[in-house]
Amino acid sequence: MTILDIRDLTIRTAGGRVLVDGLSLSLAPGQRLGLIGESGSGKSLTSLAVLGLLPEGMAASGSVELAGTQVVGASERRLAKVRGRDAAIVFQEPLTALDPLMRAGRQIAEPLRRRGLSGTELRRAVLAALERVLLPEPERIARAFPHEMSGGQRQRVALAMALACEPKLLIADEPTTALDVTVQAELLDLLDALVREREMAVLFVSHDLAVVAKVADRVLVLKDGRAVEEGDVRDIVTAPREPYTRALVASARQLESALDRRSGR
Ligand SMILES: Nc1ncnc2c1ncn2[C@@H]1O[C@H](COP(=O)(O)OP(=O)(O)OP(=O)(O)O)[C@@H](O)[C@H]1O
Repeated sequence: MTILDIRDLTIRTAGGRVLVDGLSLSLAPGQRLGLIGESGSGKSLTSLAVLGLLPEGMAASGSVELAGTQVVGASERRLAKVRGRDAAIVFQEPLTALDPLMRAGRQIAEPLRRRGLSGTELRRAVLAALERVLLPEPERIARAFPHEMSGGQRQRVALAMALACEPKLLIADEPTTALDVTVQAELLDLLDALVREREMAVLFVSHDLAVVAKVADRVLVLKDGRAVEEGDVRDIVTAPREPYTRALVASARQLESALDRRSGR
């Protein structure tokens, strides 16, 4: 069974410039795929295309099948059914997903309400969602506005929102890049535990191989909108075949050894 099956996905601007070129990938329940590549390689556009969220004027062709629904060319009505239930997304900047003028609790309640929860049941489900992402004082956080929380807390709230409807696929687009290193490590551990518990499939987008290696089992390397290499995360890290992947691995190693040297001082 596959949750996500992308065949020959091509994304073009209105002017005809090809930004993602003939990409294919698939994900089964519980599988975690890291999508890696430098800035501008097409990672974010690919993840947005999975939910039919491409920016105005951009067109996708090929096939994106999400839990049996063809996303390419689907109507907004159809896409609304798929979003949240079949796949949910967490962005690099939690404020992209959070409404600055709405308390956290109400934002988490929104997708749950659409699923038919109300009253006490809804309130309980909101607090449970906040507890699940290990936020201390869930009642206080539920009443807080986004600006009253730290970056790490905001990202946990965004994660709680994404997981509220128990999606089959979680798309995480650089979810920890904006956080400091300690908070980043905590969030990656949390993500790991939550998706493991639910056998959720994960598409993890990052430019950082070290981060991807913590979360993903497989890696697909994108360069200029094309897949240049795909494989088991260990194989890619220990024996990259393509020159571009070798360069990514080498720069990750350089960073690691530089940090080791610093901590050894
Ligand atoms: N709204 C847009 N209009 C025009 N071009 C865009 C738009 N969004 C992205 N692009 C272009 O599409 C290409 C791929 O962008 P994308 O955001 O998918 O890259 P990325 O690999 O996710 O990079 P980053 O890590 O910087 O987010 C880039 O050349 C980018 O300039």
